[in-house]
Amino acid sequence: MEVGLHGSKGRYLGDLMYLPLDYTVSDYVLRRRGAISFGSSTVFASTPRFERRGGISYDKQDETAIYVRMLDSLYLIPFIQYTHILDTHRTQMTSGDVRMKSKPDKSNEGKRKASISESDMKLLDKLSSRDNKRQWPSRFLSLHKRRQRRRPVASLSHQHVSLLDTQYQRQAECLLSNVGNWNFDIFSLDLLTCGRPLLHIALNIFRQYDLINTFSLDIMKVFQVFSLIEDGYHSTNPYHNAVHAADVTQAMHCYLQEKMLQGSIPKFEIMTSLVAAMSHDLDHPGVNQTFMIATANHLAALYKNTSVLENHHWRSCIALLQQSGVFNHFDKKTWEQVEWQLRSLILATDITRQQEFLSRFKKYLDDPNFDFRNNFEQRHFMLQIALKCADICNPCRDWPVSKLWSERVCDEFFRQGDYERQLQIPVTPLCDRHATTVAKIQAGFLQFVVAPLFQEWQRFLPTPLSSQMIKNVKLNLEQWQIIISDENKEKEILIAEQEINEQNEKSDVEDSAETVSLHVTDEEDDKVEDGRLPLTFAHLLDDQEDLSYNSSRRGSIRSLSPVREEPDSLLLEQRRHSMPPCCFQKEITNVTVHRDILPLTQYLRRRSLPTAMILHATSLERLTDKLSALASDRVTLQKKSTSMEDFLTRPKISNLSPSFETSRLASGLLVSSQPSSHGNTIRFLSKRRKSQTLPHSEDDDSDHGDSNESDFETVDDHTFPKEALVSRTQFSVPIITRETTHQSFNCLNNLEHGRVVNSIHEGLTNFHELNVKGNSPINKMPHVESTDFDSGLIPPDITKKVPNTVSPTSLSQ
Ligand SMILES: Nc1ncnc2c1ncn2[C@@H]1O[C@@H]2COP(=O)(O)O[C@H]2[C@H]1O
Ligand SMILES: [Zn+2]
Repeated sequence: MEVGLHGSKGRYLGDLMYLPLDYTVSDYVLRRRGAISFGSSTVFASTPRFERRGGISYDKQDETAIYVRMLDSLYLIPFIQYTHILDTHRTQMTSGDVRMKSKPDKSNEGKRKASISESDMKLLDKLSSRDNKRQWPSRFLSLHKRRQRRRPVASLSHQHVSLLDTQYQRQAECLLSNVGNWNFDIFSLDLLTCGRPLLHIALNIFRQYDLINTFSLDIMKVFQVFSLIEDGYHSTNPYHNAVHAADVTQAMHCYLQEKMLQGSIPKFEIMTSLVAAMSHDLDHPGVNQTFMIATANHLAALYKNTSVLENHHWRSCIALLQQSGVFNHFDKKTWEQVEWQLRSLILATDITRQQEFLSRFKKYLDDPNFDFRNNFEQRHFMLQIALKCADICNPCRDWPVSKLWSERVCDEFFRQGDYERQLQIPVTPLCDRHATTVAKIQAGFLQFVVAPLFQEWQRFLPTPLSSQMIKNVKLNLEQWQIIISDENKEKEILIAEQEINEQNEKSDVEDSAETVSLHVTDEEDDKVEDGRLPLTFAHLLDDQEDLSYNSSRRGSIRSLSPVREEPDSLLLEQRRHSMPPCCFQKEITNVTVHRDILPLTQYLRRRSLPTAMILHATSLERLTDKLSALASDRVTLQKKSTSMEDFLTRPKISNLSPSFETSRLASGLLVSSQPSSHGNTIRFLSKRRKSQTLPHSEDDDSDHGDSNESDFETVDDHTFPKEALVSRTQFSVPIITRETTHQSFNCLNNLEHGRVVNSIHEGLTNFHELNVKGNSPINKMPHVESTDFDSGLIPPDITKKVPNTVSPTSLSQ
C-alpha cells in the first residue's frame, strides 16, 4: 500500500512513501495538512490507479496519528482465516473509525467500543501500540553493543499492511491454499505478505492441523510468538532469513502430509516439528560455526565449539516461547517435552553431523523390525531426518526456484569469505569467491550431500513426492554441470591467451641485459620453475582456478614481503593483523641471490618485491600492479574499521568483533622461532607478537603510529644500513619455502577445518581432534561428535504411545 497525499477535491498530489503507517510522515506534509489519506495502488491497463481506502488524522503537537477512518472493506488477514473468534466479527470490521493514540480520549472510548468487538479491540490495541516492540526485553541475550536495526519490511507495522491491503491478502490466501503442494512458491508469498511469509504460512498450517484448538492455544499469543520468530531472522542475510524458515516449514508440512505418515504422527509431535522447522535457524548471523570460532565469538565459547549455531537457534526459540507465554498453560512435564523435542530436532540440523544421521538412517531402514509408528524413538528420529531433508531441500525444487536458493546460499558463503579476507583470517575455501564458483559448490553439494540423503528418504517413503524430489536433484545437477563445463571452456580460452602473452613477454625479457641467478640453498625449498611464481604468491595472478587453500591466503602477503620500498605505516599496520606472521619464523631458509649485473636504479625500484620473485620481468610488473592495487585496497580498508561489527549489518547474536580471545587463539598457533641473524641477513618479520591480534586495537594504532620500515628490518638495521646493502653485490634474503608455508598454513587449517579449540578458557593450545573425511564441501566443515542429548534419545518421561489428539492435560498423565 502506498500513502498518498490528496488535495481538497480528492486530487492526488503524489505518493508520500512506501508504507508502513508508523513511518514518520515528512514535516512538509504535516505542516500543510491535518490529515493524510491512504489507499492501495494498482496498475490497471498499464495505468497506475490509486484507490482511497481511508484517512488518518493526527495530533499536530506530537505528530502521532489519532484517528484512522476506514472507508473500504477491512479485515484482519492473519486472524480472519484462522480463528472462529474473529470470524464472527468480520462484518463489524468492514468499515469504521479507530482511535490510535496511546492515551485515548475517554469520551471516544464508548464510540470505539460500540463499533468494534472486544477481541478486535484487543488486537487493535496491540497493533497500534507502537512501543510494544521496544518494551519487550532484548530478545536474545547474546545481543549487546549494537541494537538490531529495524527491518523495513518485517516489523509489526506489516500487520498494518496486511490489515489494510485486501488485494494482496486475497492473492496470498489463494497462494496459501496450495501450501501442501511441492511447487508452492515461497518467494511470491514473501511478496504478497510484505515480508511476513513465515507468520502467514505457519498460521495457515497450524489451522490445517487444528493445533490451536487441540492444544487450547491463545491466538494472540500464537500470533505474537510467530511474529517474534519471524523477526528473529535477519532479513539482511541472503539465505538464512525468514523466507528460508518459511520454506523449510512448508517442506516439513509436505513431508508430514505424505500418505505413509498421515495419521502416524501424534499432533503434539506435529506441532513441535513445525515449531522446530520455523525456528531451526533463528537469529542466524549469516556466517558459519567455523567463522564464529575463528573470530572467538562468545557463543562459540558458550557452546564449547559444538553445534554453536544450532544450540543458539534452539535456545532463542525457547526464549521466545517463554516470552510469549504461548505454552504457559502446559504443565511442567508437557513443557519439558516441548523443550526436549525442539532441542533434539533443531540440533539435528547441524549439517556437520550429516554423515552420522545418514548412517543411522540407513541402519534403521535395513532393520526389518523398524516400526516408527509404534516406536517413539524411531518416530522421533524420522522427524529429525524429515527436518534435515526440509532444511536442504532447495536443490529438490524446480530449477528456477532451486537456482535462486543456490545463488542466495553462495552469496552468503562469499560474503563470509569477504569478511574473512578483510579480517585477514584464513578464507574458508567454500566461501572464497576467487577460488570457486556457484556451480562448483552446487554440483558438490547436490552430489555429496543432497542426493545421498534423499535417496534414503525415497527408500523410506517411495512416494510420488520423493520421486519428484530425486528427479529435480538430477535435473538441477545436470544444469550445474553444464554451467561448469561452460566455465571450464572459458577458462581454457583465457589460459591459452595468457600463455601466448607470456611467450611474447618472455622473449622480450631474454633480450634485456638483466640477468639474475638464483641459488637455493635447500633442495626442499620452493622451486621456482619456468619463471612461474611460488605457490604462495600464485593468488596474485589472474588465473585463480584450482588454487589450493594455501594460495588463497591474501593476508599473508605482507608478512612474506621481504623488502619494502618505502616506509608505509599503513601497510605495516595492516600487516600486523595478518594471521599470524610468527608462524613463518621458524621455517625461514636463506636464498642467496647474485645481483652483480642489476643496475642500482633497477634494484631500488624492485626492492618492493621479494627478491625471490625477481625472476621474470612480466611477473614482476604484474605483481607490482597487483601489489599497488592491494595497497590501495588497504587504504580503503583502513578508512573503515576491520571490525566484524562493520561487516555484519545486523549482528544480533553476536558482537562479532574479534576479541582478546582471538589474539590468544592466534598466539596459541604461533611457532616459537629463533630466526637467524647473520651480519648480512635481513630479517623481515616483525618481532612484535602483539601484531597477531585481530583486529587492531586503539593501542596498536598508537603504538604503531611511528612505525616505519625499521620495524621490518629489526635485526640488522643498525649494523647493516640499507645504502650499504644496495652497494653490495651479494646478500641473503629469507624466503618462505613451499613446504614450510604448507606447514604454517596447515596449522591454520587445523583450526579452520579439522580441529576445534577445546575451550578458549581452558587453554588455547589444547586441541580437540575432530573427524574430517571426504571431499564434499560439507565434509570440509568440522565434524562434531554426538552430544549428550542424543545419547539417550528418549526423554525419561515420554510415553510410548502419544495419542493423535493430545490435550495439555492428557499429555501430562
Ligand atoms: N544449495 C545449497 N548449496 C550449498 N550449501 C547449501 C545449500 N543449501 C543448504 N546448504 C547448506 O546446508 C546447510 C543446512 O543447514 P543451514 O540451513 O544452517 O545451512 C545450510 C547451508 O550451509
Ligand atoms: Zn536451515
